[in-house]
Amino acid sequence: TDLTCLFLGQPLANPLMNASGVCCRTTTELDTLASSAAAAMVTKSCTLEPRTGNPEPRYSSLPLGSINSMGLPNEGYQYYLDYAERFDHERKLLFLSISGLTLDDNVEMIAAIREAVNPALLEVNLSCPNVPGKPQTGYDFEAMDELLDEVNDAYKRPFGVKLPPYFDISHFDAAAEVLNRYPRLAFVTCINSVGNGLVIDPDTESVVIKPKDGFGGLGGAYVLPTALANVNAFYRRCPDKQIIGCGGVQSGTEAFLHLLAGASLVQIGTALYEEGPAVFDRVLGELTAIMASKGYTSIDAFRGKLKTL
Ligand SMILES: CC(C)(C)CCc1c(C(=O)O)[nH]c(=O)[nH]c1=O
Repeated sequence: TDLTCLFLGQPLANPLMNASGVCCRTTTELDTLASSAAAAMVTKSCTLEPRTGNPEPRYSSLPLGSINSMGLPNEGYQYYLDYAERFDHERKLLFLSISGLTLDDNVEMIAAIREAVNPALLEVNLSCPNVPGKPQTGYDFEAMDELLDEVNDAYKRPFGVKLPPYFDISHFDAAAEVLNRYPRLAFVTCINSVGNGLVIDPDTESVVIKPKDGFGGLGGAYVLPTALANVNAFYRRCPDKQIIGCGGVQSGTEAFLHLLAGASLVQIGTALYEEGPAVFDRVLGELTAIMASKGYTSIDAFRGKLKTL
């Protein structure tokens, strides 16, 4: 069974990587990913300046998934740029995620990343905050187009975006129309956490995270059907782009489903947080077993071949 995948023309040993935000804030964490079985890895979304993020507890895990309101804790973009400069890009595909607090911050970070010689792939987090009181950039299609126009002008290499989940077909259509205006926007990562869930503990009668009165982004099993829908929606609407699936991957089965829905690579977040980097070995083993049981000798044999009724 062959798990190799082509991403932007580059062969990878397997389709797995971490989800941005998990096990990727410090060089220690990043080196752990670099030594793991994952074929690719992405840094924590970064801002112009370092941030400590929100007060703890800001992450909570549950039987069905996780909730977080980390508040963009990161070491500042230069730290990740330095990591990319030192990185052995032959060994693993490295993505660098940015989430500027303003349009200008994103442009300033991109100008620096463009000058760097590292071939890390740029992923722009569209859940980045917008003007206070307005929806996040990913939910404000005019702001999204304005940001992508600036990125497209400032950055001459292929880049990608991390999208929040959409739920209305008209929003899939509107978002895809914006993305398809940018040919160098080569990949789309779906989904970011399902925003502003509220987990309540029946024993304590309390919320479980401190920031935002307990409101936070959901991950894990809770979000799998939404993640699969977003992967497939953009797979259908953006035939010239590759899709990276993220959301609800806890075993080979969910990785298989993301690939079936059209994903080229598959990210693991909550399960990586809970289990550590061994999760990649386990999921790869499970995916291999599923493919063997179905007689698939390559991922191309089934990627995107989701059946409808
Ligand atoms: C939610 C933001 C803080 C605006 C961006 C960073 C981010 C965070 C975070 O750092 O709280 N958590 C997520 O699940 N997804 C994200 O994109």
